[in-house]
Amino acid sequence: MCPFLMRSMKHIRNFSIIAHIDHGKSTLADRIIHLCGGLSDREMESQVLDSMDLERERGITIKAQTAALEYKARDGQVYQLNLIDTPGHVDFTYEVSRSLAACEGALLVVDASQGVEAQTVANCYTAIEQGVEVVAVLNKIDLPSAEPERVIAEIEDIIGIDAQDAVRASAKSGLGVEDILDAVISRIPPPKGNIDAPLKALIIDSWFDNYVGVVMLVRVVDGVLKPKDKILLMASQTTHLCEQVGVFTPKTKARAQLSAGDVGFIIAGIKELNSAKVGDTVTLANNPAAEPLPGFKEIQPQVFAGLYPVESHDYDALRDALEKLKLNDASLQYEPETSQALGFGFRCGFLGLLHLDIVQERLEREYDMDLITTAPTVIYQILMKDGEVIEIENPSRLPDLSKIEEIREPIINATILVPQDYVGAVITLCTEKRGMQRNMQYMGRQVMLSYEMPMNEVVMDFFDKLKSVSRGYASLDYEFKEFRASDLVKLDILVNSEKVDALSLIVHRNTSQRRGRELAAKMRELIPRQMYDVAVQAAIGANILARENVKALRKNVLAKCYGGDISRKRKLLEKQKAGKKRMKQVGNVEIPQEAFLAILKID
Ligand SMILES: Nc1nc2c(ncn2[C@@H]2O[C@H](COP(=O)(O)OP(=O)(O)OP(=O)(O)O)[C@@H](O)[C@H]2O)c(=O)[nH]1
Repeated sequence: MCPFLMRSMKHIRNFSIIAHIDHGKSTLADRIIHLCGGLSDREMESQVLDSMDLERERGITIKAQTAALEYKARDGQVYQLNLIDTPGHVDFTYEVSRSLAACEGALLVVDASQGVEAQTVANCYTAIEQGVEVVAVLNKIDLPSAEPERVIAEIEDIIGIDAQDAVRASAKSGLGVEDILDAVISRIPPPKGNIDAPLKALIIDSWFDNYVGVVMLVRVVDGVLKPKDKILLMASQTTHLCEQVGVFTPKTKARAQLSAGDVGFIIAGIKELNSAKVGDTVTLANNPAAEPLPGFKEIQPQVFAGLYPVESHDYDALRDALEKLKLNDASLQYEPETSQALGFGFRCGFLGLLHLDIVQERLEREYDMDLITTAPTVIYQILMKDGEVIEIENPSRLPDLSKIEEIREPIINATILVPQDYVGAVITLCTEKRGMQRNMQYMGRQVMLSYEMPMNEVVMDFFDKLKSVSRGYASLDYEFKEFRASDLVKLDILVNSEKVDALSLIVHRNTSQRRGRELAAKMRELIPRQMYDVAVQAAIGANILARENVKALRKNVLAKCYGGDISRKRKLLEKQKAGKKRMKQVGNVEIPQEAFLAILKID
């Protein structure tokens, strides 16, 4: 065994940063990279780890990335610190567990002015489950509102880990960042692994690069990998020639080899993201490992929506754009779908509402698509009278009721952390959303509520409402529990007596009357007046629940512009044209994008 490599493994630390959204994870990652000289001042853009434009704008981290850094510790020794970035939003919790599988330790960053929130708890539990050493960091200690003592007590009460030696820091000013790195070195163990054993490397992320093809981010567990080695991907059973290995600093830097304990990238001329799946094990073709590493379970989309081009001739362009997005986003699913109302489009599956938003925005921005998006929905399980069980992700596909034995909806376990003052309002909201309380625990200033809730109520607008009834203080984490039978009905919307399939919804019978009435009223507001009267009806089967009229337009838009102010006229016409972009002609009625999402706008 090579003594140099043995020694170097002792000097490696693989760690992630986990936090609730906005507690300062990216800012701290930047600080650490800066301190270790990964980038010069000039190269140091704000938040280098959030590489996508969109991420920077929204300030959230979507794709896990990594940086291999060199750090001279106070003991004078040089360590290699591999920082693996993780996303903080509830939609991407799963990616957190993937990143943690590559680490021996995690920094749990908690905003010292806010305290413990739902994803602090969820991410910390994920880390503990994976056997990762957790080092608590109290961030934003520079803020006058920071209350480190209270937050330490919260970490101990709510999460149940020892936080007396939590590092106090400010990612913004840089205060305490060296203390954090010293804690990484002294408290997180170096990787274990056998450099002489056959190669075993876990793919923790993979993405498609236009120039080099698929890039695999791996954690090498055993053995050594060099360029020109022939690699075998154990799950897909494909072999490839390793062209290049290296690390991100966060710039790409080629290396002569990757060995046990390292986190780095492999490029092997792979063209299909599908053959380099996250969770697969990379080994050597001529000296393969006996068994693959335990992988990850494949992630299933939870939220579905139809995406349709406004102009039907853009269908092919939309398919190409989805194909390209999918190259870098394995969790995005789509399949062609036709709607009587909207024509040809795609049914897409997402991890959650934020994921949907991001995909939609990227399609519009990066691929210049004009889209109509239907209201998000969940998967329903249908038990047919003949005993067959089918799953539908589009309410309009619900089979004939006379053939259905029961409809089952997905139920989630929701954990909400909220300051005491807002508990009442949050409980009222959860009850309204058909939640069943399972637990309620007072923990210092905060209350932890556990609810079982139908997921379709949560995908509607729960998150926004939760934030508004708690003035932004409540935080939410949830996971799928089971499918459960419920008294559900399909609510249809008819426009001029024609059922518009893209507007159908599945709702609980108890709320169906009210929702039908409110939805029809909302549609009346949203559908612009046309040349003739438009009737909007809400119905369950043949039973009409509500009817609203959009009165015919009498005036023309230019009528207001008396006189000859041509620029004003042009402005009005342009405004009208822009408004038109996101309209879909359904029969002889023009329906705007907002009307397809009207269900999200009613109380
Ligand atoms: N005052 C102060 N502000 C900070 C500190 N660290 C981060 N912030 C600010 O807090 C906000 C959120 O920081 P981010 O680093 O983007 O948070 P994050 O946890 O990475 O958020 P996501 O990437 O969305 O998960 C930003 O406006 C930062 O400037 C700090 O130590 N002190």
